[in-house]
Amino acid sequence: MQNTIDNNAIYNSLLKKKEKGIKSLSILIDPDKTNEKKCSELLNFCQETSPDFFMVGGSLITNNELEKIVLCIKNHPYTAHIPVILFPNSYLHISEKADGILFLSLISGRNPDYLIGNHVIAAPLLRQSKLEIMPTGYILVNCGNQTTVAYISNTTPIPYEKNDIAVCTAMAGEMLGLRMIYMDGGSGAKQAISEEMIQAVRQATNIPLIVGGGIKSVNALEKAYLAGADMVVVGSVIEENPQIFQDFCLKIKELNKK
Ligand SMILES: CC(C)=CCC/C(C)=C/CC/C(C)=C/CC/C(C)=C/COP(=O)(O)OP(=O)(O)O
Ligand SMILES: O=P(O)(O)OC[C@@H](O)CO
Ligand SMILES: [Mg+2]
Repeated sequence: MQNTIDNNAIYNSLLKKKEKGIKSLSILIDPDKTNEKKCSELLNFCQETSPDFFMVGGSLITNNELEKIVLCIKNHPYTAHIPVILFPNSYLHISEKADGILFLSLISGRNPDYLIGNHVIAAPLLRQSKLEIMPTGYILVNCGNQTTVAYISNTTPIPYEKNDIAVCTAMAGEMLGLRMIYMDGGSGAKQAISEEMIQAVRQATNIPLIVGGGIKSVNALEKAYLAGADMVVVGSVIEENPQIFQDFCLKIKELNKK
């Protein structure tokens, strides 16, 4: 069957949550930073409490493990029910075993390959897949260090304090018909995106807002939600300290109860 982009289950669930002010947590697993054994050890933490989504991807994937990691999540008894969303660096990183894909257009940059080029190549493959396609305006923000994603995409992230550039970029993304905005400091960012910038983008747009990069503590996670993020993505800190996984999951449950 051809993908008609009518499969909007994940996106519709995000819209419903947004209406009710319910926040989501997404754990990013980079296939370059793990293996099946490490991944399933991490997933064992999900017995008691789990994130809302898993994202799988990396700026530079140097192995062939992407699909194995997706299957590891899908075949694990504690996580089989959790949607897996691909976070692709290019048209090369597509797996039909996932549930959805962030169809990212890197709108903070001016590199045509990341604005439309990869998309043209991926479109026919995605049309034949059952993946939910989630058109997303991807905005990189300079959070103090050059990140792999900025280097690989050969784009200049928005300066940390230039909230108005972030606002206008997000507004343009929404007007172009993109369905979500993802503001990313980049994996391993020195600091998280400022609350002021998140608030400003939140106020200027109506579509779900994803925030990630440099969220290393429960406190930083809470700040991003309170500033207006609908979904927060956490990656590196969990690679370094898998124990913290549960603290993040518990924090979001607590915030959603309020
Ligand atoms: C639509 C399709 C098929 C592809 C989109 C292609 C685009 C626009 C990609 C955006 C640029 C890019 C390279 C995104 C990758 C972002 C990502 C998965 C980051 C995860 O973190 P890493 O940058 O790998 O962190 P480490 O440096 O810690 O490994
Ligand atoms: O690895 P961290 O810094 O948590 O960032 C997650 C994600 O937003 C990176 O693209
Ligand atoms: Mg990586």
